[in-house]
Amino acid sequence: MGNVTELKYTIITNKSGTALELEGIDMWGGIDLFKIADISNNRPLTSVMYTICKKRDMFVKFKLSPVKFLTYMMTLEDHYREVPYHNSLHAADVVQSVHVLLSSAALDSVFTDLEILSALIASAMHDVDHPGLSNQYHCSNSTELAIMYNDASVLENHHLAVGFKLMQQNHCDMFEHFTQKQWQSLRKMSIDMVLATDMSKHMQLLANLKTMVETKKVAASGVLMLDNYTDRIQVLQNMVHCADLSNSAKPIELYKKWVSVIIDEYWMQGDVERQAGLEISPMCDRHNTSIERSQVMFIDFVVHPLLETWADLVNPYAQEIINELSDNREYYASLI
Ligand SMILES: COc1ccccc1COc1cc(C2=NN(C3CCCCCC3)C(=O)C2(C)C)ccc1OC
Repeated sequence: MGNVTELKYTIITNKSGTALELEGIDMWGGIDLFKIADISNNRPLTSVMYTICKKRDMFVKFKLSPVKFLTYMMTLEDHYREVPYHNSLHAADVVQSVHVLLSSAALDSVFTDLEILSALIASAMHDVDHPGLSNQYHCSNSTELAIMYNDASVLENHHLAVGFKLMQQNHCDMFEHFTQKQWQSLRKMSIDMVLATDMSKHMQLLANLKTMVETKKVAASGVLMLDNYTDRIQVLQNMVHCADLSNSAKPIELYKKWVSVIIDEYWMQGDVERQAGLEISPMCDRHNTSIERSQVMFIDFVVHPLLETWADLVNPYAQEIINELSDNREYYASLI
């Protein structure tokens, strides 16, 4: 693990204070996380999170010690495992995607700085220590984690426990200046957002979002009006969920890289299940999965319904995302 000063130098490589590769960080699909990993000594999550929090002036707004922030982020990043998909590259991608979704004009000045920081922290920790085996695997085999969390959002509870436990480590208490109220609020919102990344909650989350679109109140300026915690957290939960499922709405060359690594991870899980004589999970059998078909089905039944509803909520500020998704769907459909 490199030291903090070395990392800060790695990130800040020109007068504007942003590494050239991170110049597109404010744009959807604007950065290539795989390249960021290469230039940051495999610190994509720390690099992206530092750059975004710096841009959003979080260090000044919340009196965050940059050294403690970087120490926590590097410790958190070290606790992501080297699995093909659910590693710190994916976490960095979700952080950056949330950063762009938060910047939608329809959400201008809607969320407080604490809500924004909570969404970024939740995104950074949302898959930490993911073992590369799904909730279904853990529950079907009553693993230690499944027993620990009673088969309920097993991985998501674990990610949160690890993410917050690490904040108690030496020199990682970056929220030392928070009031008790600020800390409790950030913790509750982060917990609510990470628990909502459990795919078993997808249909309920989407239903809530659809209801919100049908009943949404918009100010004369065009920004969304969210006047209670339930509505505010639902939008934040769906934002992180959209970012978590956004691979297929990114530029095709990036998307193809994400497909390659998710397939590696799921097929590895299928190999583990086959080896153990267990029933192989859906889409995890390398001898019986069409990559192209799995992508088209996932887009048609999961990703498009969600992103289309999100686009309705922030209309017209997510049309580019929908267009990219449709183009990518046609790419894989043409290969079937
Ligand atoms: C069911 O789709 C697939 C199966 C196996 C290989 C690929 C796919 C489609 O492509 C992706 C899928 C996911 C995910 N799928 N799921 C689960 C999987 C279990 C079944 C039903 C619930 C959804 C996830 O939790 C995540 C978000 C990690 C993430 C990126 C993908 O592509 C870049």
